[in-house]
Amino acid sequence: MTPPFPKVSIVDIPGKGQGVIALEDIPRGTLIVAETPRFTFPPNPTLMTPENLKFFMSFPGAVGEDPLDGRYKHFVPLVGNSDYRSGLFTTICKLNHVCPSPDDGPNATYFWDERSKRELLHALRDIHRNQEICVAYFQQDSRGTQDPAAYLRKKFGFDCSCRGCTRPVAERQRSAERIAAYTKFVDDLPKHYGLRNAFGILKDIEKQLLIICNEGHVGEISSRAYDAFQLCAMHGDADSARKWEELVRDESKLYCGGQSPEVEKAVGLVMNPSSFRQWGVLKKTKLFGPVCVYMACRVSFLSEHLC
Ligand SMILES: C[S@@+](CC[C@H](N)C(=O)[O-])C[C@H]1O[C@@H](n2cnc3c(N)ncnc32)[C@H](O)[C@@H]1O
Repeated sequence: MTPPFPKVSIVDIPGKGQGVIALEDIPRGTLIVAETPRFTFPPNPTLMTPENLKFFMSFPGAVGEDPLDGRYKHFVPLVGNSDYRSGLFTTICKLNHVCPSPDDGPNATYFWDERSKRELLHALRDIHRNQEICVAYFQQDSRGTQDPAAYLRKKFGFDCSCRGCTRPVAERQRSAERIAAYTKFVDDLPKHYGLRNAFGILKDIEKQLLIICNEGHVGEISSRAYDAFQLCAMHGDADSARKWEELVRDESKLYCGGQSPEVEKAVGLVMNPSSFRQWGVLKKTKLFGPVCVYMACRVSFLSEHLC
């Protein structure tokens, strides 16, 4: 049975039109909304009611754009659905965008669940009562190669007013340097296995994870947790490997759903970490499971303690 959904409301948000706020505290991991599309593309005539057309027209259209064509950009792709390419949802399409940054970042994420034929929205962080619920409209990875403001202007036709985009240049530069250092760490990581002290590598993975989460990139947790799992598995530490893989499993559920191949693989490795193909190839060592990483999703403004 589905637990009751937390209460949310669609309200006016200064400078962004409408948006969605939480009417109660919502813990990280909560399923906030599960919605069927109100309107689909290609259009389904049975859904073309006057009420739905009015809802469609409630979305902002850019000056000089065709009033209908311009509004199709607010549709969400229904990845994995063979009947329709995209849909317009009552609550989910009213969510505004936020770029990852130390002051802010998406506190929720959604995906199409083909089994239930619903779009599911999960909390990525603890969300407080009256806080706006925001998502990232595109997957901006930690490599930071894209200029998010320019991309949003071109693809979605609006000037992003999120806290990350409106920071002074020096602050944005500092973030770019941290992200570059993190990216280098990740790229070099496999070279360290077997050469450096495993305990030190694991500590560095946690430290880098905290830094990147503090830059708003909480989507990095599952990849780094998987790195940590591999390290523990290579050193034959089943307990620690299992704890890291539990984190991979739980994070993947938020982004891809409980029935996804990613989650199924993680469930298998949690049950039997020694099924990992490189199990025990390095010297047997007792390592540790995630210690501080849970803080990363909950606590903001960690950077001064870390750098
Ligand atoms: C999917 S709709 C979200 C709901 C919309 N705010 C409304 O009033 O219906 C996307 C539109 O919201 C506005 N928006 C979303 N995120 C924004 C942001 N970070 N800064 C400024 N405007 C934003 C833009 O007009 C964008 O085209």
